[in-house]
Amino acid sequence: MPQAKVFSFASTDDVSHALDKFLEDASRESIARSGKFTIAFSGGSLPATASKYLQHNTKIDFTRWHVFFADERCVKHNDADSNFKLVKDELLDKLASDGKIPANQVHSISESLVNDSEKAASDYQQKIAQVFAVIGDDNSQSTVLPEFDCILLGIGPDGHTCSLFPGFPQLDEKVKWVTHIDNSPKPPPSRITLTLPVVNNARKVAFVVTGAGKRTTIRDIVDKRDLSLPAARVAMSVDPVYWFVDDAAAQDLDVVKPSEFKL
Ligand SMILES: O=C(O)[C@H](O)[C@@H](O)[C@H](O)[C@H](O)COP(=O)(O)O
Repeated sequence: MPQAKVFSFASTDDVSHALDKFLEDASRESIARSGKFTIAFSGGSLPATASKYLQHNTKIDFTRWHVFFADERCVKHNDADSNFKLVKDELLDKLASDGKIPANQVHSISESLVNDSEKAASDYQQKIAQVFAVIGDDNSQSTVLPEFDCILLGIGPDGHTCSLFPGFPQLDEKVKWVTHIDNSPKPPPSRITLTLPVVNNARKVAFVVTGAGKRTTIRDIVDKRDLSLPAARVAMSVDPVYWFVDDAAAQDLDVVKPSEFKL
């Protein structure tokens, strides 16, 4: 199983620049192959870091993009805690008008279900199934896992990713594509999240991590492969897991230097 491929850069700005190139290439390849690009965003600092150059990219056909959320808080879309709001503010609303992603290709949590995280999770799973066209003839859900073209992940200091936290049962979910949590150690407490089988079935996964606060966590994930940490359980069957990090976060790692940056 291919290992991690870590690209470390002097600044967050350089991380954003490299990620823009990575997503441009991934988008072009997916659109050529399938006519669309399916991408899932995490919340936290990731959308701002991912968007800085991406929002100005004129080589990407964003009208072919389908945007999902690797995890989402069970709050209304205009709530400050909403990852949908975060990605909308940081990226979607900043795209040039002729490159806007059609609203029906941005797949957010159903607002009517934010008070029932379990229903919100199964509803979101149906939304994913509709786009990945894995609904069976009898409208049953196929067991074929959706294959996202790209999933962008962050990590918490505790090694969580999406809303999969160390020692929590959601980490061991093997059947559901989307599950729920109501006691998240990271507020707010109620969330939905992609499960590991879906994350690990993606064509590409990229962690985006900056800041010295994550240096020991990244070392424990990438070098020590401490499987008690959810992010360490993200592993691809074909591509390596990509890490786009700044030097502050990667100072304890043996990393690929920018001069060698190529995909
Ligand atoms: O909705 C969320 O809270 C995120 O998806 C979460 O998994 C995030 O990616 C990490 O907590 C890192 O957050 P920072 O990048 O802000 O440290």
